[in-house]
Amino acid sequence: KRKEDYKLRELRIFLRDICRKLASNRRFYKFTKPVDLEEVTDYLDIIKQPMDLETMMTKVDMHKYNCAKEFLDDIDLICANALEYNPDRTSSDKQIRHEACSLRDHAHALIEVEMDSDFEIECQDIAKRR
Ligand SMILES: COC(=O)N1C[C@@H]2C[C@@H]3O[C@]2(Cc2nccnc23)C1
Repeated sequence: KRKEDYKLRELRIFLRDICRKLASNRRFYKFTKPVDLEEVTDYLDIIKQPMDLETMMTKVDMHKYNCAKEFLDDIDLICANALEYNPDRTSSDKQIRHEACSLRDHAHALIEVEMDSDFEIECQDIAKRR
């Protein structure tokens, strides 16, 4: 085990906790599981890269994230997808857009507060090398 492997294990433990907190917030319920493609039959015609919090938790376990920025890129993808698929002036579209923006801002704020900035810089250097 190299020194940087211990750093990445610490990152995984941190990201699982962030993911758990987001997924347990009832405001973000719509983003906890993949959109049901049998119910929403045109989803993949519009959204080319679906993402959700359960998939992100699996990606943590699969060592897919080498720094918090890569994790936040997937959070931003969840948000962008919701804004793109739900663009209308209807109250339901407005509500899911508001929830998506809230998820994005909450995730960034949570990581900002809980993450040591030097640790993220070290992780981003590891990410560049891989
Ligand atoms: C992240 O979630 C979403 O972007 N959506 C869009 C879909 C449209 C609407 O709400 C969603 C699920 C759904 N299922 C059945 C019928 N209509 C809907 C959730």
